[in-house]
Parts: sequence; structure tokens; C-alpha cells
Amino acid sequence: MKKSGKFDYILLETSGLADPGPIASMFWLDDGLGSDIYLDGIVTLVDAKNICQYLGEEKPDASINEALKQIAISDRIVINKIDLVTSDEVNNVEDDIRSVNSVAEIMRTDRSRIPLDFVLDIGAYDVKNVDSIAQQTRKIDEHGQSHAHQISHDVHTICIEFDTQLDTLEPLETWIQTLLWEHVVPSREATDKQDGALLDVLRLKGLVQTPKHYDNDGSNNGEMKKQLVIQGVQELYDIQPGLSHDDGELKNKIVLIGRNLVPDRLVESFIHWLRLDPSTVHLLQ
Ligand SMILES: Nc1nc2c(ncn2[C@@H]2O[C@H](COP(=O)(O)OP(=O)(O)OP(=O)(O)O)[C@@H](O)[C@H]2O)c(=O)[nH]1
Repeated sequence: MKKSGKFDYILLETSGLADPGPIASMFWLDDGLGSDIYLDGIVTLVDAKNICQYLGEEKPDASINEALKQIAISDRIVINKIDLVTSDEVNNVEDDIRSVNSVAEIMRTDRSRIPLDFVLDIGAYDVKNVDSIAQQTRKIDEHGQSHAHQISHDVHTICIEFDTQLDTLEPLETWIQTLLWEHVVPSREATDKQDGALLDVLRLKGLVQTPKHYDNDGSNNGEMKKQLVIQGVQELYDIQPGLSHDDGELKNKIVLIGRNLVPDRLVESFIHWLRLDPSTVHLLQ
């Protein structure tokens, strides 16, 4: 610590009971302060033997338990102590975890033996890493959420994909703000009462193409395609220009991980709010 100069990397280990959201937002939104510190990613180490008990815990005040919050907000999840459980049990643990967060990368291990590049230099919030968000949503396609998870909980991942390029970001932003800040499914009808429980978005990721946004920036990056990247942690969100190397057709995607997300209602609200053609909108869950 006496040596002057920059740190190479800061690993912050929180207590097992910590809510990672406020800590993540503190580092993530540090840009404006001109600091060299940025949030690389969030790794959660779970104990294969005990995690299901923690995920299923009901809090007396009906808040989301810490284990669900930690899994929901993770970019990488290490399932440790797999030597203490059967392979069926570890499969169930992985299914339970995926039923909460379908986009995080998961690795199984014992004695926490993992390649360092699984937990360092993740670039989860890096706008140059646009393609990783696209890959993550492909995971929802691969795994789906249809697996019969053992624990009962109300935190899930949904992904809304749409083909239309947006002329303006404003409707999308107000839709996001209503979800994040008012905790309800956005509705243009004042009379459309919200029934059911308030929703809580713990993590938001998105990719959108809005050509207009790039007309003025004057940059030309050869083969790379331009996309806006949306990142959100709890009630904070940010939209920044990003670049994709992906050869395939770029899609617009919004990934939400949170509590009480009713997929059909969210998609319906999204289509109405952004005035999209329903045939161009797909729900992945
Ligand atoms: N069998 C087995 N034991 C393990 C494994 N990893 C750690 N342990 C042992 O589990 C015991 C408790 O270690 P951890 O669970 O890592 O404890 P910890 O995470 O530092 O504890 P907290 O931070 O208080 O949660 C130690 O005796 C470790 O040697 C593993 O993969 N398999």
C-alpha cells in the first residue's frame, strides 16, 4: 500500500449478508468524477450444500432475501463445494440459480479452483463489450427458464427482443423509468389500475439501435456496428454508445432481472408504450 501509483485491480469481498446493489452503483457511476476506478463485474460464490436454503428464505418484512439479490445482480457465479453434494443435487442448484438469473455465467468447482479469467477482467459494464450482452441473452434461448426449479421464489429474468430501430429514445426511457422508479408496469391509460404486487428491477441490461443517435458523433469504426448499451442496477440506469463486432444481425434487447415481473404484461406494455408492431417483439424467458 506504500507504493505510489495505480492499483491494478481491487477485489472487494462483501459479507455474506450484503446487498451488492448499493456497492455496485457506487463504483459503477463514478465516471463523472474522473476516477480511474470502474466496476468490472460482480462475482457470487455459492455453497452448493446450503444455497437453496438461503434462496428460499422468507424475510419477515417481505423484502427480497440477500441470496436472491446477490444471484440476481451477479455477472459470474461460482458454485463451490460440489464434492459435498451429488451430481443431481448440483444440477438442481444450477437450475435454481438459472431460474433467478438466466444470463450470468456459471462455473462449478470445489475448493474454489477456477481459472482467474473467470473472475477478473469481466468487463460486464464495459460499453466496448457489447457482444457479451448479446451472448448472455442467447443463454436464455439455450437454457430457457422452463427447468423445474426446486425453490419457490419470485425473482426471475426476462428478455424482450425487438427488431424495430427506434427513432427516439424518449419512450423507452420513460418506460424504463416507470419500471425502475415507480415499480409498476407502464401504462398510458390513467384508469388502468395496477393490480398485484409492486415490481422490483434489480438488474437491467439492454442493447438498442437508434441510428439517429449516431448521426452526429462523426465516428467511423470500420466493420464495427454501433449500438446503445443500457445498464441498470436497482433504481439507477445509464445509456451509452457501444460498439459491436458481431457479424450477425443486431437485435434490440432489454433484459430485466427482478421480482414480480409478469412477462406477458411487460411485453404488452412495451409494445403499446413504444408503439411497436407486435409481430416484431419476442419474449425470451
Ligand atoms: N469439502 C469442501 N470444503 C471446502 C470447500 N471449499 C472450502 N471448504 C472448507 O469449508 C470451510 C469453510 O470455508 P468457507 O466456506 O470458504 O468459509 P468462508 O466463505 O470463508 O466463510 P464466510 O466468509 O464466513 O462465509 C473451510 O474449512 C474450507 O476448507 C470445498 O469445495 N469442499
